[in-house]
Amino acid sequence: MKTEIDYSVYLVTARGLLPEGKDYLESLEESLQGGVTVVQLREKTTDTGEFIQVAQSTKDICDKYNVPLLINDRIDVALAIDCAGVHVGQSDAPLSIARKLLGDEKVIGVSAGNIEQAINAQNGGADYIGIGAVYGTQTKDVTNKIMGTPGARSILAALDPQSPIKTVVIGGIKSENLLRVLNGVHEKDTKRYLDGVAVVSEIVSSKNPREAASNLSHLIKSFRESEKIKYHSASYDVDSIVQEAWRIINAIPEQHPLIQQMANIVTANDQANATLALGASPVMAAVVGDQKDLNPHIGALLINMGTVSEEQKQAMLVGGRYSNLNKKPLIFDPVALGATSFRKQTGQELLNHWAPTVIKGNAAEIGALSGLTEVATKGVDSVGPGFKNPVTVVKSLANRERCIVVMTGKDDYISDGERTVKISNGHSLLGQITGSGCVTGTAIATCCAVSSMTTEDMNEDGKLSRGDHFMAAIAGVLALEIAAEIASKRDDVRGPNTFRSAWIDEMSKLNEINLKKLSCVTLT
Ligand SMILES: Cc1ncc(COP(=O)(O)OP(=O)(O)O)c(N)n1
Ligand SMILES: Cc1ncsc1CCOP(=O)(O)O
Repeated sequence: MKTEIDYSVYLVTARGLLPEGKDYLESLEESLQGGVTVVQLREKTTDTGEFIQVAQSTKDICDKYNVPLLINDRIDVALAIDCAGVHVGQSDAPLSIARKLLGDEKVIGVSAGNIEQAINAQNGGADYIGIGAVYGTQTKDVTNKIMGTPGARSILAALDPQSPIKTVVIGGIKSENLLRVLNGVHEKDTKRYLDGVAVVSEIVSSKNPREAASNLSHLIKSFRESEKIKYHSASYDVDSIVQEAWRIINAIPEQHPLIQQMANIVTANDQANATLALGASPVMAAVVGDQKDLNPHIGALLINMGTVSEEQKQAMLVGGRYSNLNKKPLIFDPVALGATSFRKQTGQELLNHWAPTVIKGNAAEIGALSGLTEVATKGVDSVGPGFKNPVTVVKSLANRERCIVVMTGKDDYISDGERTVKISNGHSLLGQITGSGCVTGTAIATCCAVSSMTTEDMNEDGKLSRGDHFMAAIAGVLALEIAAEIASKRDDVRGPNTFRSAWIDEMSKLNEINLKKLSCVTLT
């Protein structure tokens, strides 16, 4: 019978990477105690005789813990010790030959660096594919083959949902980026989920392989748990949504979160003042050196690409990574993403490095991120009436990026991939001042911070950040648009500039009665 394999925590060995003084078999046994679920023996320069000896002693320990062993590349060694199977790469024995030699009862894994290789492995009867390299690694020279989580996700999406083939990712995976990997790679549309992650150095190079394996195992289990309960505790009707939005807005002054903003030079001042008006505290820190020290203290980070420079991009990469690491909500405003190829590349690079909690943009920006050309961009503005089917657009981007998507416009659409609402608040004067969209990003970041700080959701381990950020995004949009409606009616507002000041004033005076009376939310 073919061995059933749990691929969750897949250890690929490397005797050359053991810390000084650490014995190979001792390290292996500790990692099995920590929760490794499958082992691959990978020996690149060992002679056949020694290889068989090491394989046999590796198998003896794996058997003790009932964990299957696979052999990298060497079908003869796998046959010699009668282990569970092999892993072959693209330049090793072809899958058809490996199958002929090993028979149907052995497990065969194949490396896949692109969609074609993955589909060939699937159609050729591989049991699993090792997708990578996801990130850069010191363990092997993979410089030409780094695909990021979007590359791995596109491979998952291309597989036949009915195929029994299993999938793991490999390359640069550590406990500190594991949630980002799981979030970034899972392909909800195709109902195909990663079966596990394969690591070398995270476990092998650790002085405490038991703990390293146990950290990975714990994170994978809690991610899967949080997936199951994702949708959702809060009641889902318009009254409950507005009530929750008010709870979040009302809690801002009490929580007084620090909102870090990598803003643009045009609207930074309004963004900082809006943060204060809402009851939070702004910090506009956009250099690399600030990120590590600042990140543990912030409530949320807003990254706005409005006037992005090479230098600011580096800070965005680093700040976003720390936010994922420290589970801080990360709000991404891809300003004018479709306007130039530099911006498109920058946006893609940022999304390859970290996972946003919320993406907020106008129709042209959301369209450019989604690879759609239906709505054109003119500088930072969206041209025309928007998408024919905006709900589908926001929903599919939310599913693809596994985050909340806010598409602003005359009507705003907010989706978490399952739930989508339309908000029809705001005022035409918002279109006559610069930066109203950027300030909306500020309000969303502020509300996400509060949602994170006040959530009762205890299952935090498997999430990139705690809290219901769908509700927080709705709260942020409602706060700003209702403040704008109230401001527009004031006697002292005589045009865009007086409106701008009145708008910020009204953000500081929002109350429950107005929010409930004026909010115009529709479930779609
Ligand atoms: C699980 C898993 N995935 C991919 C690889 C890479 O295998 P390969 O392409 O054969 O490269 P080498 O390991 O031989 O350098 C793997 N080993 N395991
Ligand atoms: C064998 C292999 N194949 C692609 S990346 C890689 C090495 C992964 O090592 P690490 O987990 O230390 O980054």
